[in-house]
Amino acid sequence: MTFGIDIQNLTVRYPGVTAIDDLTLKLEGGKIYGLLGRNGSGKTTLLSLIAAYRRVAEGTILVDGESPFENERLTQDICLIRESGDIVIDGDSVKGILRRSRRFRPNWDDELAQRLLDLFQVPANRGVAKLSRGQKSALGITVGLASRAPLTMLDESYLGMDAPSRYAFYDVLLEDYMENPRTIILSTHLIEEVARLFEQVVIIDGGRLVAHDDTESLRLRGAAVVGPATAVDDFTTGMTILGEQRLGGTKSVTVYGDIDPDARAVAADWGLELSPVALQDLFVHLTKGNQA
Ligand SMILES: Nc1ncnc2c1ncn2[C@@H]1O[C@H](COP(=O)(O)OP(=O)(O)OP(=O)(O)O)[C@@H](O)[C@H]1O
Repeated sequence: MTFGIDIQNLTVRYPGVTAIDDLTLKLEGGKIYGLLGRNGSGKTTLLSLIAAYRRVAEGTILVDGESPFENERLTQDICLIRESGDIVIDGDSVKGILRRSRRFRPNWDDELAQRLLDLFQVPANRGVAKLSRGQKSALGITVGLASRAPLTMLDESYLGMDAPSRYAFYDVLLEDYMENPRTIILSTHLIEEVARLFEQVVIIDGGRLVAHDDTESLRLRGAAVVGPATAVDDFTTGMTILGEQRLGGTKSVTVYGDIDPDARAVAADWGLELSPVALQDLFVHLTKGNQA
């Protein structure tokens, strides 16, 4: 079971700031989405509303065709993990959290939960207050994955984890998603590290939608042009340049914009190599207009 999401004209205002600004976005079920945005762009606000933590005031959010707010059928199947503190009640132990999750989550998988705790070396008998920051994050991830919720959202929830643990998490997530397809939204600032997981990417900035596309199509919106410096300079004249690097007589210039087949043929003629742009470079370009 997977849930699609249909958001229409969503606006969220806090005193002095519009956190989400007339956002319309449709996400098909059964995909892994990357939700990208700069600090304060509205990611957490958006995910909290989808998870029905609060009522929508302007616009609509439908999950699996229904409003999730105070909707018991949906809320048990929507899992949002923010900071690991989210799932913690004072005095909880790791075991207590797992017990509560098992009771509340219809698709809970004990075996996966135990496997993840072992993998991340989270001591099951310890009080949560005594866990390290990384272990708390790993516990959040464990609950997020073992819930097997048809809509699973992880909001920067793996930030405290070290690199080997994060990479182990990415592998388990992918493997478990293949076996148990569901809708997964990952919000992250570690773009390049997680990009291989994303089937589609949603970029928001200042509460507005900037891009929503397949990851590969998005990366093809630009190109890295590599070759002899003078040929690269000639080829990229007049293009929007995102960055450049030079090593001896060879130059690499990252450009934004469609490169049509004729231009690609010219590049090949001139001995230039074209490759897709790093997602992070595109993200920086697409969101820099809102720079403070
Ligand atoms: N409870 C609140 N009261 C007032 N303003 C808020 C509140 N929560 C969020 N905001 C503001 O709304 C905007 C969006 O915040 P949000 O936390 O959704 O951004 P974010 O994209 O998750 O940021 P980050 O990447 O830094 O976690 C910010 O300007 C923030 O200061």
